[in-house]
Amino acid sequence: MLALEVEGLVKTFLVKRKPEGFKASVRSLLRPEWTEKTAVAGIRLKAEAGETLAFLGPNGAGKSTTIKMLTGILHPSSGHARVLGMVPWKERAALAFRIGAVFGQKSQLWYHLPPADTFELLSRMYELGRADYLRRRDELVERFELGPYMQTPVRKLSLGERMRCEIAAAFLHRPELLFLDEPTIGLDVIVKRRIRELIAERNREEGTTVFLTSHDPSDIEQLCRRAVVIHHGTVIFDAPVERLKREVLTCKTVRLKLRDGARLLEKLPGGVRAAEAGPSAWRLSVDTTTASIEDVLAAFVGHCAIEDMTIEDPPMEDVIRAVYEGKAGGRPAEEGTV
Ligand SMILES: Nc1ncnc2c1ncn2[C@@H]1O[C@H](COP(=O)(O)OP(=O)(O)OP(=O)(O)O)[C@@H](O)[C@H]1O
Repeated sequence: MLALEVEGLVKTFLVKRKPEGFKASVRSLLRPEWTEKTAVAGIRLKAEAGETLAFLGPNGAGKSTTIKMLTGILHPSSGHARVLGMVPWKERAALAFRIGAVFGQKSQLWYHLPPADTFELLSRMYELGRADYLRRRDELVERFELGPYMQTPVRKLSLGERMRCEIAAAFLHRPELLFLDEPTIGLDVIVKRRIRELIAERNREEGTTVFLTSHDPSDIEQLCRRAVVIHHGTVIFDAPVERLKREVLTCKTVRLKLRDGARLLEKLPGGVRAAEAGPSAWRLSVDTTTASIEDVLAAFVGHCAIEDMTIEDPPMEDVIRAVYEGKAGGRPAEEGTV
């Protein structure tokens, strides 16, 4: 069954042109000039129920605008979309009962209320039966470990605590499809991992379709099976995440802080390049197709004492640039998607 079916979706905005110079600015106050800005330029996409899909693109590529159209918040300028068989901008209220949305930059919880109260309100909005609601709430509180926070006003929760509550709240009415727009933004590594695990668990156990945008390659690697990359409002890559990993996410940055570190390593393992090499800190670029993180550690351990180490993925912008430059051979948009 298809959860999503999108064909030729376009969204243009009218934007006021800002002229230069004082006189021109005053004139534009009286007679503003408008230009058309294309945010989404004909997206074509299909997703099966139960898929975990990463929807990627550089800043301004049109991801959020697409999500807003698919959740019925925005009307498209042209094109078609069906979400769970419904046209989102025409059947927004009915669709709201069957989808969930989490926006990392915007809280869905009432800021001054404790999550327990928001959960209550949501249960009424989604018209959940009392016994069913209580069972579901308790299950989510247990799985998301929300017990200690349920009675604390949201404004007093840390970002990580709040995000766990946000995501649990989005699952309250058992949505068939969950849109997640940057759900791990600003969180530390441990909280990010926990959040990914919880979303993956709901996908596994309840078959929830996941549609995720993120600038964090680890979100995609650990949570999604399929990656769709858009650029300038159109799909330029659509393939399993495995392929993205094999062909694009092949470079890791390892930072090492050394305790004594007086001696410099003379020879690095093949596939490892020193981007920075100082007496107390090294930044290494590791090509994971030819070297492993263990190779890096083996080269340093016994040579100098390691005080701290971090491993980073390439920035999403680099991943997308590689896709754009044709390093990865995903299916082009015209050939279909699933
Ligand atoms: N209401 C609006 N009015 C005018 N232009 C808009 C509006 N909303 C979005 N845009 C423009 O449309 C383009 C796509 O924006 P969108 O927010 O969808 O990108 P995005 O891929 O989500 O970016 P980011 O990763 O930075 O969140 C951008 O150039 C943006 O400035």
